[in-house]
Amino acid sequence: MTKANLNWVVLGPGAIGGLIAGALLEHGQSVSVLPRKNRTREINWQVTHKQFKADYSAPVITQLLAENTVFVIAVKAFDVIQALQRITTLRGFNKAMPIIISHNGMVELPEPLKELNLHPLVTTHGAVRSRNENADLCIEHRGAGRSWLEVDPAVRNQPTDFDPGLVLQQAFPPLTLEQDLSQRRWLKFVINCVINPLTAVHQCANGELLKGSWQAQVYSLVAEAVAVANSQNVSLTTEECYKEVLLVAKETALNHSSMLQDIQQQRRTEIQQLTGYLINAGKTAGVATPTHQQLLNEFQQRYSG
Ligand SMILES: NC(=O)C1=CN([C@@H]2O[C@H](COP(=O)(O)OP(=O)(O)OC[C@H]3O[C@@H](n4cnc5c(N)ncnc54)[C@H](OP(=O)(O)O)[C@@H]3O)[C@@H](O)[C@H]2O)C=CC1
Ligand SMILES: CC(C)(CO)C(=O)C(=O)O
Repeated sequence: MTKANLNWVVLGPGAIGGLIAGALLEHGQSVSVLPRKNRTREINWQVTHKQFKADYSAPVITQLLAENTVFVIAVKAFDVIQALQRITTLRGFNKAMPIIISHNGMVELPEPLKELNLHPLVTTHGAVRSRNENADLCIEHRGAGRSWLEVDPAVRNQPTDFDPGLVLQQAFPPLTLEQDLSQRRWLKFVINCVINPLTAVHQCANGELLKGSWQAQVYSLVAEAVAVANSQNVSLTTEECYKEVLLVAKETALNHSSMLQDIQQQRRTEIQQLTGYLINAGKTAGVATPTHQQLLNEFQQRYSG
């Protein structure tokens, strides 16, 4: 079997999904897409990164899924359950098919969906989507980040050339394969609970948060979020998370966070799956989160919800 024998189906695709789908095509993979509405036979999209510009096209999946299908789902947290339910209804779907899933925020999955072959992907890439007359989707890759993918232990111990994790690692670097991503997911959650609502409320690019005037609030948000993580037996420290927040803000300095993009384009935001989830988890565990509550209040005053 060669690398091209994997059949990738990218659900969406949006900013992150389109970036990954383009990278897989560059790597010679077979890619189909599953948009929310199947209005056309194919989707055309464009990715720009600094001077680099590439046009891509992939068919919309309509036929029976091939046995060696690998899904990539990169949707907003509030769309995750519906997206997973949708792929389970596709003709030829079986529960062993790997599903690489990337989203910010925390989502409680119903029991049947937990049985799927899910591989969480955490990414700090920054991408903005729009559309123009030449392409259904234009993705500006504003921040080249890093990614981590949860894989089965066998893949790490006995890698093979046609393993989806390894193919993605080559196609979409830098990507680290890990056996248990729970700590990494919490770290990313902390980062998003700080960068996303702050940049949304203050309508600024991520890099603005590097300025000295923000540091007291940023540090306080990190410390409270880490206290909640610790209450869930996730061992993170405030110092390491604070450093990571600043590193991600630097790496994606020109990017508008996905939450700010949602505000700008009048779309639903992930505030409830981020700050809302954190405050509730804190309440349940008896951990106070006043700085996040204050930020949520500002967010709600400004955007009424
Ligand atoms: N953009 C960024 O820089 C980053 C984003 N993230 C996170 O990654 C996740 C994805 O973000 P992003 O790529 O920006 O989001 P986008 O909104 O750009 O992309 C999501 C796409 O999935 C589509 N979609 C949603 N539900 C379905 C469904 N059931 N069937 C088919 N298509 C569906 C959406 O359609 P529609 O347009 O109709 O809603 C949209 O096209 C989010 O959790 C985000 O917070 C993480 C790191 C950086
Ligand atoms: C990494 C970061 C902060 C990039 O903007 C992101 O995850 C987001 O915008 O949702």
